[in-house]
Amino acid sequence: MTNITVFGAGAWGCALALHIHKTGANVRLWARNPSARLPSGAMPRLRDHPLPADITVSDTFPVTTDLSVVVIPVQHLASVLPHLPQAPVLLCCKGIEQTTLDFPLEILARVRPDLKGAFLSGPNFAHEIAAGLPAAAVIAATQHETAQHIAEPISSPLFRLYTSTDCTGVQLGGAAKNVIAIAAGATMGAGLGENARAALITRGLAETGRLATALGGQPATLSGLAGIGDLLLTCTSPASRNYRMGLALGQGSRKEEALTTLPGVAEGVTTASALLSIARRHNVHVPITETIASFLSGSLTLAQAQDKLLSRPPGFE
Ligand SMILES: NC(=O)c1ccc[n+]([C@@H]2O[C@H](COP(=O)([O-])OP(=O)(O)OC[C@H]3O[C@@H](n4cnc5c(N)ncnc54)[C@H](O)[C@@H]3O)[C@@H](O)[C@H]2O)c1
Ligand SMILES: O=P(O)(O)OC[C@H](O)CO
Repeated sequence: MTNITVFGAGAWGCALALHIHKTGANVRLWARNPSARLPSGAMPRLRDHPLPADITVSDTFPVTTDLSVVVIPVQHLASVLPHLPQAPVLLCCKGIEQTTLDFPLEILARVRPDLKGAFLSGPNFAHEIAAGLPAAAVIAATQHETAQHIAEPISSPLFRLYTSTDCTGVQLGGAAKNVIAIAAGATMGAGLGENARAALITRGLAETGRLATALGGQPATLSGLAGIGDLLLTCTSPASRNYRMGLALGQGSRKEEALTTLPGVAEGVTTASALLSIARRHNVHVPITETIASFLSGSLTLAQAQDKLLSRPPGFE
């Protein structure tokens, strides 16, 4: 039997542990604080799916495993990686490290160059995966064999795992969709309507495509699960923490206030400024990301953010 350890017992870590357990693997769950996982109020629908008794939950790092599935928010990823055993790693967090502007696979290469890594992304709400509802995602690795090797034991007819070698495009898609979801939520919260949100999602995809090209990724990846797939899900559903964050801001809440009512992490809040820095470094124009980063930092009000986007001259599509 394959031994798989899931590191991180938040919403996504618990859902992945449940799914992987159903594939027949022997699952261990590493939790920073085993008694405090899924704090009250977090993901109520996930609470309907308790972990089976044979999933061991512990705060002790295992010495061996066949696969490490790492589900720690991006800003804390580097602090957990040094403790991983020698085994391939599947990174499942979506964002960019603020201090270094590294994507998850770059963080792994920096902190644990001895470990093979892959990255999981796609339109996946934790509570639906926990409920065993059908879904699909993509696993990206530099070597296709690595992506296939990691996908094989955790893929199932209900969680279809496609593979890719475009690590840049898949990681960028996963990071950028959270920023665009904050913008989409703010658009709806401010009462600007569904036409405006659809335009914003489309132009958000366009700026992410420009950035993907500049970073050496493939724009076609953004037509896939990690691009438009995740944008569609995250920018249209109040089940998304990033969308809900935007919704609250659009309705006039302050950032700190909105953050305290969220059930879990909204990676887009820290990703916005990091994504903007990367875009500036590569001379790529990203008006939506720039506006959201300024809005989140407090240098633009909601009305100014709206004016800034609406006053841009429409160009050739
Ligand atoms: N929830 C989803 O539906 C979903 C789906 C796909 C991807 N993701 C991604 O997965 C990642 C985790 O999201 P989540 O929903 O599980 O978040 P969450 O807020 O529910 O849980 C985060 C977990 O990380 C742990 N953690 C935080 N700081 C830590 C540290 N310094 N050391 C060790 N552990 C720490 C917390 O204790 C908690 O268990 C994010 O990058 C998110 O974008 C989430
Ligand atoms: O709740 P969010 O906004 O972090 O989104 C969760 C997943 O990334 C959706 O694919």
